[in-house]
Amino acid sequence: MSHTAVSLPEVIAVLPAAGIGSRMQAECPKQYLTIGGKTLIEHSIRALLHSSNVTKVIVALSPHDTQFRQLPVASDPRIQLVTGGNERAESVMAGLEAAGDHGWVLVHDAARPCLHPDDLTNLLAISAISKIGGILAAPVRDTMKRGEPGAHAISHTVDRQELWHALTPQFFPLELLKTCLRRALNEGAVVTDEASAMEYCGFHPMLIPARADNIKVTRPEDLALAEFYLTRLYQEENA
Ligand SMILES: Nc1ccn([C@@H]2O[C@H](COP(=O)(O)OP(=O)(O)OP(=O)(O)O)[C@@H](O)[C@H]2O)c(=O)n1
Ligand SMILES: C[C@](O)(CO)[C@H](O)COP(=O)(O)O
Repeated sequence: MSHTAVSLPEVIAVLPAAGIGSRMQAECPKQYLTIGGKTLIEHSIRALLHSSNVTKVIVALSPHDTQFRQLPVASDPRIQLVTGGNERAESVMAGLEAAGDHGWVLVHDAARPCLHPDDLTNLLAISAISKIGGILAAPVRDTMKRGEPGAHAISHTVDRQELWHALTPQFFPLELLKTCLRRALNEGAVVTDEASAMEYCGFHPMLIPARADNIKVTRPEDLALAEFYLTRLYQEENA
């Protein structure tokens, strides 16, 4: 998407960071693992605040979190803290409830440190053309198989033509997202990302094609990959 002539809005961001990272099997919640001397959460916050359009980041922390307040970024006046919930969607809801009166909100996982500034710019630009919002997403590359329930065998090949990986940030009008997420949570819908809540309420958010290197650090092997991508990103910025 070309955004040369589009003026980007001032926005706030919510950063869900209250998870325990069970799949990472680390000694601490994965957002506090370090790459290049900085925690993943610091890299993720930096990626957002790198854009002058992002004026505030509301960080949802576990009630048991002892680490965030010890980080240098905790004293940045653009950071606001809230207590997250048992599920990611509840943590996001806590952030949205604390957000006050704003037009649009970005929601970005603390565990996605490799967000490229061009992708963020492309996403922010949709506020000029959409009233619903959208998400960064990467087209599925591999041949996709549906397994037989309960068996390690293929049921059939799934058409990958219109299949996408949902990434973050996801970007929506604040009040609309709040309404949809609240309804989805109240009605027990499965909401693994913000777009699911919007879909639950009948909306069709935009898919903004984005870089596949915006990975979510989820399993142990992802950390080395994130280190590689982050190093490349910082080299690009300093070139
Ligand atoms: N109750 C929760 C659960 C998750 N998250 C956040 O949501 C993001 C994406 O979730 P995921 O990768 O699933 O993180 P975890 O829940 O920590 O990981 P796992 O599922 O392996 O335990 C992470 O930044 C995580 O901290 C959150 O704010 N509140
Ligand atoms: C929001 C998300 O990062 C989109 O890919 C993801 O859905 C959250 O984590 P999970 O791995 O689905 O639990």
